[in-house]
Amino acid sequence: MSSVLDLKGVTVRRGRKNIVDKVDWHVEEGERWVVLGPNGAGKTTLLQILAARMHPTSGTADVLGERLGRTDMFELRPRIGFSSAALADKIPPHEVVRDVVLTAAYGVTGRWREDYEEFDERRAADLLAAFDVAQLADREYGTLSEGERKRVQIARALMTDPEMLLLDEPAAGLDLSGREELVGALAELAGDPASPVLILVTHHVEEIPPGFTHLLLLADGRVRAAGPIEDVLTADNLSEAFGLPLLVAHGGGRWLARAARPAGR
Ligand SMILES: Nc1ncnc2c1ncn2[C@@H]1O[C@H](COP(=O)(O)OP(=O)(O)OP(=O)(O)O)[C@@H](O)[C@H]1O
Repeated sequence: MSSVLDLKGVTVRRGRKNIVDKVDWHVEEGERWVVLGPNGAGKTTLLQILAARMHPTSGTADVLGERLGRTDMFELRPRIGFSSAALADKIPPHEVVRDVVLTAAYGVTGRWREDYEEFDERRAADLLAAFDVAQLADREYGTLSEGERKRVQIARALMTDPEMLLLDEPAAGLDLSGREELVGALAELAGDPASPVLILVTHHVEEIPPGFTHLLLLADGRVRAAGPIEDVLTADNLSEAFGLPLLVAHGGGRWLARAARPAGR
């Protein structure tokens, strides 16, 4: 197995604060990671480094075998699928859903040429089907529900057949059925050996899909624990990271967390 990510002492300094602080992290092919931590832990900043959109202030980051700072970021980016709220905001609301996915093959939003390869057309259709949104292919993106949009965004992120897929809070803003549909789609993706390495950022253990294998727990820019999910996702680790006593339960491939004592007691 070859290394997909190798971070050593990765630090991002903003002002007088290390918002990512000496992060060591190693990811191998085939692994499915969750990055979990409270608000402001540094998750989104860390993901910007993995997505080859930011350099560390210090430390070394090898992404897909390329050392950031010594490689052309523009050549590296197409090998990385990335879905985030900030990228989703750039999708034109009048874009037809099929084109939202298809245009990712050319690294653009907004259809700008008429002659797409048949191969690309087929891949876009397959991805829409895989995320159960094939029936929406002719609709304008802006008319979709939030849950449908999230699934289209992930299909778009997979369009270039990336070696690594980064998902920044994909379930944020979804209602219960939207969340559960998304968790189901991500569980299928996690279970498919042909899928790229998956890295999913979340605040909520309830959003971790079955099939995710590893967890990096981040708080205040620092790694509190990292490794196989069953070893790391303990009440002690979670309580320390979130700064309150928590109970953790696990069943049916899913996780639950709640305060050990009701509020106010
Ligand atoms: N450019 C910047 N300058 C100064 N501080 C920054 C900058 N970018 C982020 N921060 C701060 O760094 C910390 C980590 O931010 P980041 O968005 O990475 O955290 P997060 O774990 O993704 O948070 P959330 O879960 O709330 O989205 C926050 O306190 C944020 O205010």
